[in-house]
Amino acid sequence: MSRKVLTLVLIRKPNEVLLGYKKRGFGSNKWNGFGGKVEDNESICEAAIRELREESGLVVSPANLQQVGMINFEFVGDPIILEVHVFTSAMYEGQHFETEEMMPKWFKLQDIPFHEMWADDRLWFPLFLSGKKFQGYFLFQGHDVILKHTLNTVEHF
Ligand SMILES: CNc1ncnc2c1ncn2[C@@H]1O[C@H](COP(=O)(O)OP(=O)(O)OP(=O)(O)O)[C@@H](O)[C@H]1O
Repeated sequence: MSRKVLTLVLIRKPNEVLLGYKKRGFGSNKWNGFGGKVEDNESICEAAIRELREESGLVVSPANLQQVGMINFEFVGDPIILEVHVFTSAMYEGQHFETEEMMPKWFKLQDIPFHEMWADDRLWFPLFLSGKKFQGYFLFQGHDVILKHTLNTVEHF
C-alpha cells in the first residue's frame, strides 16, 4: 500500500459554502471543495492554498486556514490510499472565477448538491458544517459505492 496526500478546501460564509464543479480528471462531473496533490517541495497547508488559488482564484492566508478533517480513502483493487486533509476558511481575498478544472459556485447550506458529490461528503459534511473536527476512513467499490466506513470526531489536529 502506498499513500497519496491530497488537500480539500471548503470556503465558508455563515449560510453558504463555495463548491467547484470538477470539469476534468479524478472526480470529474462532481461538486467538491478545491484541492489536489501535495507536491514534494511544499507543506500540506501550502498545497491547500496553492490548489485553492489555481482552481478558484481565491487567496487564503495560512493564518486563516483551519484543518477540520483527515480522511483516508481506499478503493477496492487499488493499492494507493488517498490521504485527504480537509481545511476551511471564512476569510479570503479575490473574486472566484471559472478555471479549466473547476466551475465555482456558492451554495446555501440547505441546497448542497449531495446527489452530485462524492458519496462520502453526505456523511462528513454535517460534522464540518457544525464546526466539528473529524477523522474518517472510507472503502469504495468503484466511485459510487461505500462498502464500509468509520467516522469520528477529534479534538484537534
Ligand atoms: C473518494 N472520495 C472523495 N471525497 C471527497 N473529495 C475527494 C475524494 N477523493 C478525492 N477527493 C478530492 O478530489 C480532489 C482530487 O484532486 P486531483 O484532481 O486528483 O488533484 P490535482 O489537481 O493535483 O490533479 P492533476 O494535477 O489534475 O492531476 C482533491 O481535492 C481530493 O481531496
